[in-house]
Amino acid sequence: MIKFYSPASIGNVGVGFDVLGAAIAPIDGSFLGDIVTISPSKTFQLINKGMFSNQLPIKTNNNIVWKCWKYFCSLLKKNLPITIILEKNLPIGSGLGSSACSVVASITAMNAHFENPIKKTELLLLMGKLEGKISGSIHYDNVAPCFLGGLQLIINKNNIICQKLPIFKNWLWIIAWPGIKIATSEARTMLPMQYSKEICIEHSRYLAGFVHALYTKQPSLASQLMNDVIAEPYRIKLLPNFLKIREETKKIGAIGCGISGSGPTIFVISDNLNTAKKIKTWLNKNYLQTKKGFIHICKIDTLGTRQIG
Ligand SMILES: Nc1ncnc2c1ncn2[C@@H]1O[C@H](COP(=O)(O)OP(=O)(O)OP(=O)(O)O)[C@@H](O)[C@H]1O
Ligand SMILES: N[C@@H](CCO)C(=O)O
Repeated sequence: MIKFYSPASIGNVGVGFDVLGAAIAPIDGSFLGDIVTISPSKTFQLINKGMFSNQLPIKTNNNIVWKCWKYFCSLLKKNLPITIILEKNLPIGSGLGSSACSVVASITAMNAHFENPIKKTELLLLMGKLEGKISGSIHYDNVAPCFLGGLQLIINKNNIICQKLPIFKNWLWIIAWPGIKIATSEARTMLPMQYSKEICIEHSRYLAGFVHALYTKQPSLASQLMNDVIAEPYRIKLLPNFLKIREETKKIGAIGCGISGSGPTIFVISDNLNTAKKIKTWLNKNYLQTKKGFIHICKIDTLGTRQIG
C-alpha cells in the first residue's frame, strides 16, 4: 500500500494569470489537499472518501482519478487491477486547485506503485494535459505548485514547464472559501478574447515588477504590484462583496488580497500572525456564505506532493 498527499494551491497569485501558482499549507499542520492510497487487488476499484467526496461525479468514469488510471492501463497495455482510495478533502470548483490535486496525487501514486514507468520530466506535462481536459484549457498554475511545492512561475517553453521563485517566508496567506462553487471552465469563458495594448503593458509591468521585487527582497514593492488586470475585473461579480472585503481587510492590516484561481476562494496576505488572526475572524463573519465554508491561515507549502504512507 502507498499513500500520497497533494496540497491545495493558489492559481494566478493575484498578478500572474495562468503563469503564477503557489502551493499552500495551513500553519496548524493540518492537511489541506487530496490523499490517494493505492493497493494491489483482484479487480479495479475506486473508493471515494473525505469531506467533499459527495461533490464528486456519481459515475466512476467521470472521476478524473479514473481517467488517470485509464491512462496507466493504456501506457502499460493491460487492465491494471488496483484499489484506489481518494480522500477528497478539497471542495470542487473552489479556486484551490481541487481537480489538479486529485490528478497530481493519483498520477504520482500510480507512477510509484507501477515502479515509475513515466519519467519525472514527463510527469508534469501529463498532469497538465489531464487537468486541461477538465478545466477547458491547459494551465499549469495549479498542477505545477501542487506537484513541486513553492511559488512556481510557468514557463512552458521547450519542455521547461516551470521555475521556482523565491517568496517572503514571513508572509501568511489567509484563504477563505465561502462555501459556494464556481466552475473554472465558466470563469474562463467570462474573460475577453483580446486585451488592449495598455492592459498588456500594465500586466507586464506588474508581473515583471513583482518577480523583480521577490528577487531583490522588497516585500512592500511586491505587495503593491499584486494587481490583476486580466481576470479580476471580469470575475469580481462572481464573488460576494469582493471590493469591500479588500478594503476592510486592508484596514485591519492586510498587505494584499486577491482571487485564488478562478474563485470563489480569496486570499489575503499578512506579514504578522496577530493581524492574520484578526483577518480570519473578520472573514469568518463577513465572507462565508454557508456552514461548509472555511478559512485557514497558511504558509507556502515548499514540499509539494509527498508520500505519507
Ligand atoms: N477527483 C476530482 N476532483 C475534482 N473534480 C473532479 C474530480 N473528478 C472529476 N471532477 C470534475 O472536474 C470538474 C472540476 O471543475 P473545476 O475545474 O471547476 O474545479 P476545480 O479543479 O475544483 O477548480 P479550482 O481549480 O478552481 O479549484 C468538475 O466538473 C468535477 O465534477
Ligand atoms: N489560472 C486559472 C486557475 C484556475 O484555478 C484561471 O484563473 O482560470
